[in-house]
Parts: sequence; structure tokens; C-alpha cells
Amino acid sequence: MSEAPATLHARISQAAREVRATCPLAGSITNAVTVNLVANAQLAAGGSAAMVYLADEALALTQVGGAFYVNLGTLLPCHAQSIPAAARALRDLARPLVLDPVGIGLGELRGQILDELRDAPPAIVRCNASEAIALARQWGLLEGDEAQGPRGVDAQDAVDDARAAAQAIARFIDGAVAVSGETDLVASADRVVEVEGGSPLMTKVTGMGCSLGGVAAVYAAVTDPFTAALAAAAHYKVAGTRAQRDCAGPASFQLAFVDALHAIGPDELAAEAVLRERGR
Ligand SMILES: Nc1ncnc2c1ncn2[C@@H]1O[C@H](COP(=O)(O)OP(=O)(O)O)[C@@H](O)[C@H]1O
Ligand SMILES: Cc1ncsc1CCOP(=O)(O)O
Ligand SMILES: [Mg+2]
Repeated sequence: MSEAPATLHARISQAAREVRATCPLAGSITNAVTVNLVANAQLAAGGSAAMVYLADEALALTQVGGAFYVNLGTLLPCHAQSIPAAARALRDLARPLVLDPVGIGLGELRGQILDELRDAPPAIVRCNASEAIALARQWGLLEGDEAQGPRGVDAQDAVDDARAAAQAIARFIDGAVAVSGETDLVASADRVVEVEGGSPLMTKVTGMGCSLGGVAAVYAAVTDPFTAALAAAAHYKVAGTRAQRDCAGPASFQLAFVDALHAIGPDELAAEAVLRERGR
């Protein structure tokens, strides 16, 4: 990992160049609904993908990958072991974990696993606004009623309303939080940046958020958590803006989107990324 350049755009293009040059592996435990899109997006962005369910396979992947992605979307009994085991192994290896707490609040197992991840925390949390607020409450970082959490997997809150939650989580994990929506917000302990672009059609394709987490893990293998979260968010926004021009609806949007992720080079990504610094 080379030293990060000063400007945000330069950091993004350097991260994209490193991904393209090294094809980093980011292993995943992710949900059954969107696993194929996660892997395809990771490959299109320039990385390498491998998905597992079982604890011993997850542990093996944490050893060989540059980063690891955990998404809580469709939990199975084996995840009660495999996810905390992977998180602890990554903590001990000082290798980045990216977490998508999708479906937080549904049932008991998600809550149990998230309690365990409090002690082996991710470097990046990638989520929508409602998930950020619910996670901050669950980890005791924000006042509020835990029972008033998300309904299902889609956001009911505005990204702006999740800003305090995102910053609280970023400080707690000493990493980055990427909250997605019409405008994305990427927070570190001391910085908040908004990322503009994308398409409303991104809400009509399942797995856009999940696959963004997988791509953030690819970037996290080559750069610091904040730059990785920002590069992935910008890559998605630029690809979404482009894909909208070439599609007839959600199905052809998904195809055009993966093509765009692949086609966008590091310089184009930096040139087309629309970023707004909102505080340090
Ligand atoms: N209304 C929108 N306009 C533009 N981009 C959007 C919009 N809603 C979501 N996106 C983009 O879609 C991707 C997934 O975000 P989101 O739908 O919020 O995640 P999730 O599927 O986890 O709820 C992100 O890249 C985000 O920026
Ligand atoms: C529909 C659904 N149900 C459980 S996980 C999942 C996928 C959610 O994907 P995303 O959060 O990326 O839209
Ligand atoms: Mg989601």
C-alpha cells in the first residue's frame, strides 16, 4: 500500500489504479439473494471474488485475501460461527473487514452477531441510512429506541438524518462508514464527504448496496478505509450515472451498470466523481 496523495480525487484514482494493477482478492460471506451480483461487481471493478459459508473456509480466506466482506442479509445457523470467527481472525491479522448490516433488527441472530462484531469491529461499515442509525443504537453510540429500527432491507430514513450515526460509528471503529442513498455520505472519525450521482434505478435492482460493500472490500485491500469507502461509493455513482443513459429499465440497467464498472478507468473515475466535503 503506497502513501495516499493529498486530494480526494487523487486518492480515488490511485486506489483504482492499484486495484487494476493487483486484482486483490476480497473473500465474502454474503446473502443468497445477491451473491452473484456481488461477485460480478467485484470482478468488474478489478478485484477477485470468493464466497463461502462455513467457518473453516472463511478462516482460510481471511489468510489469503487482502480484505473480507460480511453481509448479514440471509443468515443461516452456520453464520453464528463463521462471521464472528472471520471477524476475530481479521482483527488479529490487522486485515480490513467490511460489514453490511443489512436487515438489522430482523430476528435475534443478526443482533447477536452484531454484538460480537462490536469486539472485533469492521474497518468499514457500508449501509443505508436506516441501518446506520440502527447499528449506532445497537452499539450504544446513539440515543434512541432500538425497536424503531429498519423495516426489511430498504431505507426509511434520509441519508442526512444518519450523519450523526455514521460519524459515531466511524469514531468507534476508527474506520469509515459509507451511507448510501440519493446522495451518499462517507464519514471517517474526522471527515465527512458527500458523493453525488447514480440513478433512481439503483433502488429497483436488488443487490446494489450489497455489491457496493463487496467492491468497498476490494478497495480496502489496497488502501485505507476512508479512501476505500470513498472510491467504491464514487465508482458506483459514476457507473450508475452512465448506465442510466444506456438502459430501458431495471434489468438492462443492471447489465449496463456492471459493464460501466468495468469500463471506467482510474482517470475517468476521478474526473467524473462528484464529491463535496461537508466537514472535518
Ligand atoms: N435515488 C437514488 N439516486 C441515485 N443513486 C442512488 C439512489 N438510491 C440509491 N442509490 C445508489 O444505489 C447504491 C445502493 O444504495 P442503496 O439503495 O441506498 O443501498 P441498499 O440497497 O443497501 O439500501 C448506492 O451506490 C447509492 O448511491
Ligand atoms: C432482498 C433481500 N433480502 C434479504 S438480503 C436482500 C438483498 C438486499 O440487497 P440490497 O440491500 O443491496 O438492496
Ligand atoms: Mg442493503
